[in-house]
Amino acid sequence: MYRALVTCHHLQRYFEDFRPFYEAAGVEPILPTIEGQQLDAAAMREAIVGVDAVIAGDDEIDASVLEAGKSSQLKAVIKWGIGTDSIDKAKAAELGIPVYNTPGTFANEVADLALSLLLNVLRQTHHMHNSVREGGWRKVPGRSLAGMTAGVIGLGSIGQAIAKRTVAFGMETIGYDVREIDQETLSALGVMQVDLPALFAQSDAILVACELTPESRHLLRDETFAQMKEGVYIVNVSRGPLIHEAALCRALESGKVAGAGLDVFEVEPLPQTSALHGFDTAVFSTHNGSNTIEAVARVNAMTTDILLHVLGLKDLDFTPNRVA
Ligand SMILES: NC(=O)c1ccc[n+]([C@@H]2O[C@H](COP(=O)([O-])OP(=O)(O)OC[C@H]3O[C@@H](n4cnc5c(N)ncnc54)[C@H](O)[C@@H]3O)[C@@H](O)[C@H]2O)c1
Ligand SMILES: O=C(O)[C@H](O)COP(=O)(O)O
Repeated sequence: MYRALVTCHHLQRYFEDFRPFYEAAGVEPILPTIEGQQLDAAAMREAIVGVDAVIAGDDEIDASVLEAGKSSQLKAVIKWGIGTDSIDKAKAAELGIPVYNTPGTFANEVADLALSLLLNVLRQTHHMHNSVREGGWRKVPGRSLAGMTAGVIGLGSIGQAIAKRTVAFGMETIGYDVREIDQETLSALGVMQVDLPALFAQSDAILVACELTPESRHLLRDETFAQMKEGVYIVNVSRGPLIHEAALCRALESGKVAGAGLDVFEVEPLPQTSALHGFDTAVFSTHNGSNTIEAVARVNAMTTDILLHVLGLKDLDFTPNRVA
């Protein structure tokens, strides 16, 4: 009998739909209680002992967790989703523990949320909503998207899905990525790839969609906000630490940044003490880009399939993406 640890909150929520597949394959699921939707390294170190594989969310899988898994019976880590910044991939490779993720599986959904945040920030719909709820009828002046320049940072699957949408909304769209995107892809999207200083100088709205790495940490900070247009709008659907939040607060305070739509934060859940709460031109969501019924069902099935495959219990008609 194999044992599978499921810490991903999406799969936990719908686990009863999947339990028969685990039972039929002879896999005992372990479902620890998730507080705050992710486990820290100490909780992971404890949970990982005696399991053959894990389907993880954004839980902290550092070297100590992988060591604990390796000295027990851990055979694979499967990340439900895309970003693997919370997994020590170098350590996993050193220990010979394969790490898989599910790239591209919900790029459209995350891009939808990015545009929803941008539209909410530009039209300040939260203020109108609150006003109606309070019996008022407040008319809030907004800004027009069409004619603005959108700058997309990170032209991977989410960045490209965002660019499709900003182009469709009539925004001139430019993008930056550390890798060169082929001309055919850029032409099909209607996007010009530029360097970072050009993106900062030209964009009316900057949408952050790149991977979090040591190099991209605090990509938006005092020094780079200074290079942006006065009154720029910022949207982040990637990872909180890409933006230095204290610097963003300074830029919101000075008016350099006219509004921000944030799905992700340096600390999640966003603490009540965060200075970000002081800005009513900021709109927040709850690290929730992938959370549609359709996307969650799709990725729950896919990660379960990968799990059964790595345990040698199921053939797949696709090649799982291995990142370490
Ligand atoms: N908010 C959410 O719910 C949610 C959901 C899924 C993914 N994400 C985050 O979004 C990120 C992007 O997802 P994706 O599917 O587009 O991944 P992807 O791997 O397809 O694309 C990431 C892109 O970032 C680029 N990149 C890496 N370092 C960079 C840098 N320093 N500057 C500019 N570009 C850089 C890569 O070259 C790549 O093109 C993930 O890494 C994850 O952290 C968030
Ligand atoms: O990198 C990812 O895929 C997302 O951050 C997943 O986030 P979620 O588990 O909250 O959907």
